[in-house]
Amino acid sequence: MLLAIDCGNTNTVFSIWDGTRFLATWRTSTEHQRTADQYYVWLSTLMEFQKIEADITDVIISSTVPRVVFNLRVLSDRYFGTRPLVVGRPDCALPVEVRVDAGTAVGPDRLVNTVAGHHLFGGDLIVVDFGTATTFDVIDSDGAYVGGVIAPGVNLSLEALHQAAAALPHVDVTRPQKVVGTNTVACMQSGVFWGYVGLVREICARIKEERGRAMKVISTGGLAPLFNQAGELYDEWVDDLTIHGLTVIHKYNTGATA
Ligand SMILES: Nc1ncnc2c1ncn2[C@@H]1O[C@H](COP(=O)(O)OP(=O)(O)OP(=O)(O)O)[C@@H](O)[C@H]1O
Ligand SMILES: CC(C)(CO)[C@@H](O)C(=O)NCCC(=O)O
Ligand SMILES: [K+]
Repeated sequence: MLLAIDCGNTNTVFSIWDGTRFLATWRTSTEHQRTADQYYVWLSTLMEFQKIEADITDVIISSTVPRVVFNLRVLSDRYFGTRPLVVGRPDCALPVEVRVDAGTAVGPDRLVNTVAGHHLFGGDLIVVDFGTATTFDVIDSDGAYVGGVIAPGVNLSLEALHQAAAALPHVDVTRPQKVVGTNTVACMQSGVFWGYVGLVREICARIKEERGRAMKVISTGGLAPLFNQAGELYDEWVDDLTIHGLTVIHKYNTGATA
Protein backbone atom coordinates (compact mmCIF):
# COMPACT_ATOMS: atom_id res chain seq x y z
CA MET A 1 0.00 0.00 0.00
CA LEU A 2 0.97 3.57 -0.63
CA LEU A 3 1.47 6.31 1.94
CA ALA A 4 1.01 9.67 0.15
CA ILE A 5 2.30 12.75 1.96
CA ASP A 6 1.34 16.29 0.87
CA CYS A 7 3.33 18.75 2.89
CA GLY A 8 2.19 22.37 2.63
CA ASN A 9 3.52 25.45 4.39
CA THR A 10 0.75 25.21 7.02
CA ASN A 11 -0.49 21.63 7.07
CA THR A 12 0.73 18.19 6.09
CA VAL A 13 -1.74 15.56 4.86
CA PHE A 14 -1.01 11.82 5.12
CA SER A 15 -3.20 9.43 3.19
CA ILE A 16 -3.20 5.66 2.75
CA TRP A 17 -4.13 4.43 -0.74
CA ASP A 18 -4.81 0.74 -1.36
CA GLY A 19 -4.78 1.03 -5.16
CA THR A 20 -8.46 1.81 -5.55
CA ARG A 21 -9.44 3.92 -2.56
CA PHE A 22 -8.14 5.92 0.37
CA LEU A 23 -8.33 3.98 3.63
CA ALA A 24 -7.67 7.02 5.78
CA THR A 25 -6.49 10.64 5.62
CA TRP A 26 -4.96 12.57 8.50
CA ARG A 27 -3.66 16.13 8.85
CA THR A 28 -1.00 17.58 11.07
CA SER A 29 0.64 20.98 11.20
CA THR A 30 3.87 21.31 9.24
CA GLU A 31 6.85 21.59 11.59
CA HIS A 32 10.35 21.02 10.34
CA GLN A 33 11.59 20.02 13.79
CA ARG A 34 9.38 16.92 13.86
CA THR A 35 11.48 13.77 13.70
CA ALA A 36 10.82 10.49 11.89
CA ASP A 37 10.11 8.82 15.24
CA GLN A 38 7.54 11.46 16.13
CA TYR A 39 5.78 11.05 12.79
CA TYR A 40 5.69 7.30 13.26
CA VAL A 41 4.24 7.44 16.79
CA TRP A 42 1.52 9.81 15.56
CA LEU A 43 0.78 7.76 12.46
CA SER A 44 0.74 4.35 14.12
CA THR A 45 -1.48 5.63 16.95
CA LEU A 46 -4.06 6.89 14.46
CA MET A 47 -3.87 3.68 12.46
CA GLU A 48 -4.43 1.63 15.57
CA PHE A 49 -7.27 3.87 16.76
CA GLN A 50 -9.08 3.56 13.43
CA LYS A 51 -8.21 -0.15 13.16
CA ILE A 52 -6.44 0.34 9.83
CA GLU A 53 -4.24 -2.61 9.03
CA ALA A 54 -2.16 -1.26 6.19
CA ASP A 55 1.05 -2.81 5.01
CA ILE A 56 2.82 0.28 3.70
CA THR A 57 5.32 -0.69 1.03
CA ASP A 58 5.61 2.61 -0.88
CA VAL A 59 5.85 6.28 0.04
CA ILE A 60 5.47 9.38 -2.14
CA ILE A 61 6.10 12.92 -0.89
CA SER A 62 5.28 16.38 -2.24
CA SER A 63 6.71 19.13 -0.08
CA THR A 64 6.59 22.90 -0.49
CA VAL A 65 8.92 23.08 2.54
CA PRO A 66 12.29 21.59 1.53
CA ARG A 67 13.61 21.10 5.07
CA VAL A 68 10.88 18.68 6.18
CA VAL A 69 11.78 16.20 3.44
CA PHE A 70 14.81 14.87 5.32
CA ASN A 71 12.80 13.57 8.28
CA LEU A 72 10.04 12.21 6.02
CA ARG A 73 12.71 10.29 4.10
CA VAL A 74 13.99 8.85 7.37
CA LEU A 75 10.42 7.88 8.31
CA SER A 76 10.08 6.04 5.03
CA ASP A 77 13.45 4.27 5.25
CA ARG A 78 13.34 3.35 8.91
CA TYR A 79 9.71 2.37 9.42
CA PHE A 80 8.53 1.25 5.99
CA GLY A 81 11.82 0.00 4.55
CA THR A 82 11.36 1.91 1.31
CA ARG A 83 12.98 4.82 -0.52
CA PRO A 84 10.31 7.46 -1.07
CA LEU A 85 9.52 9.10 -4.39
CA VAL A 86 9.89 12.86 -3.95
CA VAL A 87 8.07 15.10 -6.45
CA GLY A 88 10.44 17.58 -8.03
CA ARG A 89 13.51 15.33 -7.73
CA PRO A 90 15.04 14.11 -10.99
CA ASP A 91 14.20 10.46 -10.26
CA CYS A 92 10.48 11.25 -9.98
CA ALA A 93 9.06 11.50 -13.51
CA LEU A 94 5.90 13.47 -14.22
CA PRO A 95 3.29 12.42 -16.79
CA VAL A 96 2.91 16.04 -17.93
CA GLU A 97 5.25 18.69 -19.33
CA VAL A 98 6.21 21.85 -17.46
CA ARG A 99 6.49 24.84 -19.81
CA VAL A 100 7.81 27.80 -17.80
CA ASP A 101 10.81 30.15 -17.83
CA ALA A 102 14.17 28.36 -17.56
CA GLY A 103 15.37 28.07 -13.97
CA THR A 104 11.88 28.34 -12.43
CA ALA A 105 11.24 25.85 -9.64
CA VAL A 106 7.48 25.40 -9.72
CA GLY A 107 6.01 24.38 -6.36
CA PRO A 108 5.62 20.59 -6.24
CA ASP A 109 2.03 20.95 -5.00
CA ARG A 110 1.19 22.88 -8.18
CA LEU A 111 2.78 20.19 -10.36
CA VAL A 112 0.86 17.50 -8.51
CA ASN A 113 -2.39 19.49 -8.86
CA THR A 114 -1.69 19.73 -12.58
CA VAL A 115 -1.29 15.96 -12.87
CA ALA A 116 -4.44 15.35 -10.81
CA GLY A 117 -6.48 17.93 -12.72
CA HIS A 118 -5.45 16.51 -16.08
CA HIS A 119 -6.07 12.93 -14.93
CA LEU A 120 -9.59 13.71 -13.73
CA PHE A 121 -10.75 16.38 -16.18
CA GLY A 122 -8.49 16.40 -19.24
CA GLY A 123 -7.27 19.65 -20.69
CA ASP A 124 -7.60 23.39 -20.64
CA LEU A 125 -8.07 23.79 -16.93
CA ILE A 126 -7.51 26.30 -14.18
CA VAL A 127 -6.87 24.70 -10.76
CA VAL A 128 -7.54 27.03 -7.84
CA ASP A 129 -5.97 25.82 -4.57
CA PHE A 130 -6.90 27.63 -1.34
CA GLY A 131 -3.88 26.80 0.81
CA THR A 132 -1.38 29.02 2.61
CA ALA A 133 -1.29 30.86 -0.71
CA THR A 134 -4.19 30.92 -3.15
CA THR A 135 -2.71 29.52 -6.34
CA PHE A 136 -4.06 29.25 -9.87
CA ASP A 137 -2.41 26.60 -12.05
CA VAL A 138 -3.01 26.85 -15.78
CA ILE A 139 -3.11 23.52 -17.60
CA ASP A 140 -2.94 23.21 -21.38
CA SER A 141 -5.02 20.84 -23.48
CA ASP A 142 -2.19 18.25 -23.42
CA GLY A 143 -1.96 18.44 -19.61
CA ALA A 144 1.16 20.63 -19.48
CA TYR A 145 1.61 23.13 -16.67
CA VAL A 146 2.01 26.46 -18.46
CA GLY A 147 2.09 28.93 -15.57
CA GLY A 148 -0.33 30.51 -13.18
CA VAL A 149 -0.98 33.04 -10.47
CA ILE A 150 0.04 33.20 -6.79
CA ALA A 151 -2.09 35.34 -4.46
CA PRO A 152 -2.05 35.56 -0.66
CA GLY A 153 -3.98 32.84 1.14
CA VAL A 154 -7.32 33.63 2.78
CA ASN A 155 -6.22 32.90 6.34
CA LEU A 156 -2.92 34.68 5.69
CA SER A 157 -4.78 37.85 4.64
CA LEU A 158 -6.91 37.81 7.78
CA GLU A 159 -3.87 37.12 9.93
CA ALA A 160 -1.94 39.95 8.26
CA LEU A 161 -4.74 42.43 9.09
CA HIS A 162 -4.72 41.28 12.71
CA GLN A 163 -0.91 41.41 12.98
CA ALA A 164 -0.51 44.82 11.37
CA ALA A 165 -3.37 46.76 12.92
CA ALA A 166 -3.57 47.06 16.70
CA ALA A 167 -7.36 47.39 16.80
CA LEU A 168 -8.17 44.48 14.46
CA PRO A 169 -8.91 41.16 16.17
CA HIS A 170 -8.20 37.64 14.94
CA VAL A 171 -11.27 36.47 13.03
CA ASP A 172 -12.25 33.39 11.04
CA VAL A 173 -13.43 33.69 7.48
CA THR A 174 -17.17 33.27 6.93
CA ARG A 175 -19.71 34.65 4.51
CA PRO A 176 -21.04 37.83 6.13
CA GLN A 177 -24.79 38.57 6.20
CA LYS A 178 -24.33 41.88 4.42
CA VAL A 179 -21.57 43.60 2.46
CA VAL A 180 -21.65 46.69 4.63
CA GLY A 181 -20.40 45.63 8.03
CA THR A 182 -21.70 47.45 11.11
CA ASN A 183 -19.00 46.11 13.45
CA THR A 184 -15.25 45.49 13.08
CA VAL A 185 -15.47 41.72 12.68
CA ALA A 186 -18.23 41.97 10.05
CA CYS A 187 -16.22 44.61 8.16
CA MET A 188 -13.13 42.37 8.09
CA GLN A 189 -15.11 39.31 7.07
CA SER A 190 -16.74 41.26 4.27
CA GLY A 191 -13.40 42.52 2.98
CA VAL A 192 -11.88 39.08 2.87
CA PHE A 193 -14.94 37.11 1.73
CA TRP A 194 -16.05 39.43 -1.10
CA GLY A 195 -12.47 40.30 -1.89
CA TYR A 196 -11.68 36.65 -2.60
CA VAL A 197 -14.89 36.07 -4.55
CA GLY A 198 -13.85 39.00 -6.75
CA LEU A 199 -10.23 37.85 -6.94
CA VAL A 200 -11.17 34.37 -8.13
CA ARG A 201 -13.73 35.65 -10.64
CA GLU A 202 -11.43 38.31 -12.10
CA ILE A 203 -8.32 36.14 -12.34
CA CYS A 204 -10.18 33.24 -13.98
CA ALA A 205 -11.88 35.59 -16.47
CA ARG A 206 -8.54 37.19 -17.40
CA ILE A 207 -6.78 33.84 -17.78
CA LYS A 208 -9.52 32.64 -20.15
CA GLU A 209 -9.36 35.91 -22.09
CA GLU A 210 -5.55 35.84 -22.33
CA ARG A 211 -5.59 32.26 -23.59
CA GLY A 212 -8.60 32.86 -25.83
CA ARG A 213 -10.40 29.67 -25.03
CA ALA A 214 -12.95 28.08 -22.74
CA MET A 215 -11.41 26.49 -19.64
CA LYS A 216 -12.80 24.37 -16.85
CA VAL A 217 -12.18 25.74 -13.34
CA ILE A 218 -11.38 23.12 -10.68
CA SER A 219 -11.02 24.13 -7.05
CA THR A 220 -9.49 22.36 -4.09
CA GLY A 221 -8.84 23.06 -0.42
CA GLY A 222 -11.19 23.13 2.54
CA LEU A 223 -12.04 26.79 2.06
CA ALA A 224 -12.97 26.53 -1.60
CA PRO A 225 -16.67 25.61 -1.14
CA LEU A 226 -17.22 28.62 1.14
CA PHE A 227 -16.52 31.01 -1.73
CA ASN A 228 -18.74 29.24 -4.22
CA GLN A 229 -22.10 29.55 -2.56
CA ALA A 230 -23.72 30.96 -5.68
CA GLY A 231 -22.11 28.09 -7.63
CA GLU A 232 -20.64 30.34 -10.31
CA LEU A 233 -16.92 30.47 -9.50
CA TYR A 234 -15.85 26.90 -10.31
CA ASP A 235 -17.07 24.00 -12.37
CA GLU A 236 -15.84 21.30 -9.96
CA TRP A 237 -14.51 21.02 -6.42
CA VAL A 238 -12.21 18.15 -5.44
CA ASP A 239 -11.19 17.82 -1.80
CA ASP A 240 -7.52 16.78 -1.48
CA LEU A 241 -6.77 17.06 -5.21
CA THR A 242 -3.05 17.03 -4.36
CA ILE A 243 -3.26 13.67 -2.59
CA HIS A 244 -5.10 12.26 -5.60
CA GLY A 245 -2.33 13.52 -7.90
CA LEU A 246 0.31 11.80 -5.76
CA THR A 247 -1.31 8.41 -6.40
CA VAL A 248 -1.25 9.10 -10.15
CA ILE A 249 2.44 10.07 -10.09
CA HIS A 250 3.31 7.02 -8.01
CA LYS A 251 1.56 4.75 -10.51
CA TYR A 252 3.29 6.48 -13.42
CA ASN A 253 6.71 5.90 -11.86
CA THR A 254 6.24 2.36 -10.65
CA GLY A 255 3.44 0.90 -12.75
CA ALA A 256 2.03 -0.23 -9.43
CA THR A 257 -1.58 -0.30 -8.46
CA ALA A 258 -0.90 0.08 -4.75
N1 LIG B 1 -14.63 27.81 7.42
C1 LIG B 1 -13.34 27.72 7.67
N2 LIG B 1 -12.73 28.70 8.39
C2 LIG B 1 -11.42 28.65 8.65
N3 LIG B 1 -10.62 27.67 8.22
C3 LIG B 1 -11.15 26.68 7.51
C4 LIG B 1 -12.53 26.63 7.19
N4 LIG B 1 -12.77 25.52 6.43
C5 LIG B 1 -11.58 24.89 6.29
N5 LIG B 1 -10.62 25.58 6.94
C6 LIG B 1 -9.20 25.30 7.03
O1 LIG B 1 -8.63 25.66 5.80
C7 LIG B 1 -7.45 24.93 5.62
C8 LIG B 1 -7.47 24.45 4.21
O2 LIG B 1 -6.58 23.39 4.05
P1 LIG B 1 -5.61 23.29 2.84
O3 LIG B 1 -4.88 22.00 2.95
O4 LIG B 1 -6.35 23.59 1.61
O5 LIG B 1 -4.62 24.46 3.09
P2 LIG B 1 -3.57 24.65 4.25
O6 LIG B 1 -3.35 23.37 4.93
O7 LIG B 1 -4.06 25.79 5.10
O8 LIG B 1 -2.35 25.16 3.41
P3 LIG B 1 -1.06 24.38 2.87
O9 LIG B 1 -1.55 23.22 2.07
O10 LIG B 1 -0.40 25.44 2.08
O11 LIG B 1 -0.36 23.96 4.11
C9 LIG B 1 -7.46 23.82 6.66
O12 LIG B 1 -6.53 24.13 7.69
C10 LIG B 1 -8.88 23.85 7.24
O13 LIG B 1 -8.95 23.49 8.59
C1 LIG C 1 3.04 28.92 -3.95
C2 LIG C 1 3.17 27.81 -2.93
C3 LIG C 1 3.65 28.38 -1.60
C4 LIG C 1 1.75 27.23 -2.74
O1 LIG C 1 1.77 26.16 -1.86
C5 LIG C 1 4.12 26.69 -3.45
O2 LIG C 1 3.60 26.12 -4.60
C6 LIG C 1 5.51 27.19 -3.72
O3 LIG C 1 6.28 27.36 -2.81
N1 LIG C 1 5.83 27.45 -5.03
C7 LIG C 1 7.12 27.88 -5.51
C8 LIG C 1 7.02 28.94 -6.58
C9 LIG C 1 6.14 28.60 -7.77
O4 LIG C 1 5.33 27.68 -7.72
O5 LIG C 1 6.30 29.25 -8.81
K1 LIG D 1 -2.66 22.29 -0.02
